[in-house]
Amino acid sequence: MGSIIQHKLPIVDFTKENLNLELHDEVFHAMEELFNLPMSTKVQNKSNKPLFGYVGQIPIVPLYKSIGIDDANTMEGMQKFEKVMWPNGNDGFSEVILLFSKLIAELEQWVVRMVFESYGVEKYYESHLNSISYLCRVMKYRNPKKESNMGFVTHTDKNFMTILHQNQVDGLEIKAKDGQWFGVELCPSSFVVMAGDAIMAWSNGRIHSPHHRATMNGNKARYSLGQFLFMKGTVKTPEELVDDKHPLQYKPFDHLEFLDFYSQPENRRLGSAIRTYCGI
Ligand SMILES: O=C(O)CCC(=O)C(=O)O
Ligand SMILES: [Fe+2]
Repeated sequence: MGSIIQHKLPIVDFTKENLNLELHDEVFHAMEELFNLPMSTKVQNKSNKPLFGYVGQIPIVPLYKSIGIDDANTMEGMQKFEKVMWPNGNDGFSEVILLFSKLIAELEQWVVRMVFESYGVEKYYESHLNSISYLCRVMKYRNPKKESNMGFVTHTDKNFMTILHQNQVDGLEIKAKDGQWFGVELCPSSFVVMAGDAIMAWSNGRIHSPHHRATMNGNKARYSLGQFLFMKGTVKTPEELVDDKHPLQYKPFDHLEFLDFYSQPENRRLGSAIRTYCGI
């Protein structure tokens, strides 16, 4: 009888005292070997559609409600959102989200930089940084009343990288590379770093973008906050990550055009939208 591996997310400690070279190895191991670790000014896209317009198109699940804020890491982004939602202002909300979003952007940048350095492609980091854009999503899951406990259907993230935070109610489940599902248990100071389809393509398939979902199992509402990192422009696998052993798996693609592709109803149920869109 085969043994069942009980999966757990690796935890990487990002407190200041721990920011050293060894952390690179831990981050790299977690991103490549495992899947992820716990640890938006409108984008100038051709259709001029805000990012939340893309990732806000989530299959209707009765337990779930969310709102997306483009560029929540900037004062302008937050002010714009505040004006639409609360014409008389809501400084408290904007201050908290701005603070969260800025901090998370910093954490996301650390992780991405470590990944670039571990692959020896840090020369591309600066241009990567210049084409980043963020969407912050505030989510609420109510507890089910005699209905399915599915909070968020199984999916992979279509962006480059996601960072998630939650209240004290767990519910996120991730499918490991071996196909087993496992629940994520988060302590209050932890965040989940989730690889998206765009980093999977960028890394030539080395970093896996895992399927995940959210289920509601208790009787308390779950609140989560997600920050989604997108690229303005083309995502291209560095030539250093392509060789005889690792032939190119994905053609360069425009990230926002990929999101447009995915937003078409006929493409939403594809096994792997990124493979269909630009896989070789
Ligand atoms: O609420 C969560 O923990 C997960 C949400 C999620 O997967 C998403 O927004 O893409
Ligand atoms: Fe997700």
